[in-house]
Amino acid sequence: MRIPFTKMQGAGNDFVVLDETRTHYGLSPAQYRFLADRHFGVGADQILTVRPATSPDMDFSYVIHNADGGQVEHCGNGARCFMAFVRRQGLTAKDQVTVQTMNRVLQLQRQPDGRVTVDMEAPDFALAHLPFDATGLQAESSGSWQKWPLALDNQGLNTIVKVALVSMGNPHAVMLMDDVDTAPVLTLGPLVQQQGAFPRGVNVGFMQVQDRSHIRLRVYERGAGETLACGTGACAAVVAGIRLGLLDATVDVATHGGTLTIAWQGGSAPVLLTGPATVVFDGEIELPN
Ligand SMILES: N[C@@H](CCC[C@H](N)C(=O)O)C(=O)O
Repeated sequence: MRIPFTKMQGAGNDFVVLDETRTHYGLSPAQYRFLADRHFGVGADQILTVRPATSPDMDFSYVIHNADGGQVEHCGNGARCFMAFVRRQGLTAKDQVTVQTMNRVLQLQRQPDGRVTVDMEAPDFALAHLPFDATGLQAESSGSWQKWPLALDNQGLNTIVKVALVSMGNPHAVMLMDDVDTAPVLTLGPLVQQQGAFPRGVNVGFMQVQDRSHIRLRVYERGAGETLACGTGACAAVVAGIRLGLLDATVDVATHGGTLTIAWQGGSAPVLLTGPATVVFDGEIELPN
């Protein structure tokens, strides 16, 4: 099967975007993995699929697959690219679009400067929703929140890390670092991700607080490894920093791929994510069966 696609990126988090509003390709996990493969396919951290709305109050449905072929709940940088894609393809002329994800309803707003703001809904702190199994673990209170000590078996060495937990519709564990440049993202990231307390895995954020409105962030993503930026990861890190008493309500997040702006007024207020969304190229590719 030969399919058209668009390659996009948002702050360096890159995507293959598929239009299934008219044709449903019915791709298998192996075919999603092929599209994401940087040597044999197109190359991407995630595959985003635009599908028709499933109810009259939505404009579209939004389906996300990680590079490993697994379907996931949410992708913040992807949501901005989704907005830029549906306008560019002529699927809508609206500046504000409502999309249904696996577990959330997102409002996407195009800004006059071309950036996109995503209303990500409120963060969810229920451990069962992450999900996180706290059996046998004792939380430490810090600010208005808790940090969870996790024991990691690191090549026979028992390492303890402290993580703040938040769901943005997908699961995040956030650690504080003095310097993200030297943070052990590639060693600790997979260890935290595979920790038994996270039965469905987790995205692992490494946050350096510069001042009350600026952080630096690296994220080891579930199903994709370290990416140049993670939108939901940026939201989770800022929410964690605010709850820990370290950050103000609007924060610029510097990632290896660019800057994202996150705003959250606390409580049940939605988290707003603003950043770029860029088309790289269009193409067609023959998929293996
Ligand atoms: N890059 C994304 C997050 C994609 C999903 C994530 N890897 C997961 O498995 O939850 C973003 O910008 O939010």
